[in-house]
Amino acid sequence: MPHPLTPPLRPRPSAVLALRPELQPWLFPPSAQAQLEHMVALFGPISPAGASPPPVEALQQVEVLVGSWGIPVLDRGWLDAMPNLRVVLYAAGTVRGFVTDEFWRRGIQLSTAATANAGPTAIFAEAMILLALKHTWFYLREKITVWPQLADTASSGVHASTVGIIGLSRVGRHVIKALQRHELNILLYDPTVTAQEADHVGVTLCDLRTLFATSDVVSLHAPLLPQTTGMIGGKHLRVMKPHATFVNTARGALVNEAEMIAILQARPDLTAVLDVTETEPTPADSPLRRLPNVVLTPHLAGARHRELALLGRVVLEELSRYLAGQPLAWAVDQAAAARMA
Ligand SMILES: NC(=O)C1=CN([C@@H]2O[C@H](COP(=O)(O)OP(=O)(O)OC[C@H]3O[C@@H](n4cnc5c(N)ncnc54)[C@H](O)[C@@H]3O)[C@@H](O)[C@H]2O)C=CC1
Ligand SMILES: O=C(O)C(=O)CO
Repeated sequence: MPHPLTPPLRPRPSAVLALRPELQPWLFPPSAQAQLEHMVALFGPISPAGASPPPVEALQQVEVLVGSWGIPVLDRGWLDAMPNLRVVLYAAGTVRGFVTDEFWRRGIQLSTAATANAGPTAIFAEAMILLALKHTWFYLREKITVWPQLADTASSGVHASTVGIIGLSRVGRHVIKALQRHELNILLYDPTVTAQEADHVGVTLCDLRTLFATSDVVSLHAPLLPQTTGMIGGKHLRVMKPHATFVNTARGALVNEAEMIAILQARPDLTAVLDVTETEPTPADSPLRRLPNVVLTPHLAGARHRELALLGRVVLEELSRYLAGQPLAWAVDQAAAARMA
């Protein structure tokens, strides 16, 4: 699909791509690359760590920095090298890994494609949740090919089930919306959300313990912040219903992994579907790799391959706005960035 670009309204600025080289054709497929090159002069890529940066004279001209995974940390050194930098357009999600206090002090604008990245992440989470509600993970691991008389797995099924969502984040909102197409109950834990907001979204706000104790599936969508690190532990997982499933497509460090492993060992009826773990890739000697009731995927929920063009499109649309002197649609300021995943 061609990217919806408007022609530049003023002379093109210099831009630099700070991308892992292998991402470039996916983020900006050939049709989009031609448009991008029409609008900006490309130097780069800067990255990954250790690769040689563009020539100093080129960096001095840079007004627009297009980044994605692999962008360098924008510390004083990089910022001094790009004195004309006015805007960073980030073709990925979380920005906290590369913005610094010095970055904010310089008044540079920042825009992120986190909202576009939430779509693919939520599709994956929804799929994992629905499969869990049908007890698919259990049947797969037991290699059960004859439909059992279901007295033993009475909670199975999507209709009238209860799903607990942790975090009314970008991803969490998408997942809730997708699940609302089905007739099921949705509980929400999010300390930043009022009962009124929850009502508006069509979910029931509750505390974490109630959410774990009453949900058939719990899906984690909170941001990793100092205050959320290790927020899920044994005391939550222990009270899960028989045959319940815990899905984590957010961040491994939100969960106390040692406590989770202990509960999964003690409760073989539970399933954990983990797209993320504390250390990635999940270490070869991690019990998570051996536990039969753990489904591991390699951090693939977010935009990958063809889906990356969704993020590239956001960057190109933002670039058009910037060149036209319009406000960025997906700008984040320092306060918003601190609350982000
Ligand atoms: N597996 C993957 O490939 C991907 C994973 N992610 C992860 O998914 C998660 C959600 O990402 P986004 O939707 O962009 O997050 P976000 O930046 O939208 O999250 C912020 C929101 O989280 C909620 N929140 C804040 N504190 C909370 C708490 N203590 N408990 C529960 N909720 C709280 C608030 O509603 C806040 O507005 C993050 O952990 C992110 O790193 C995101 C994209 C891809
Ligand atoms: O960008 C992110 O936050 C991811 O987890 C990778 O898609």
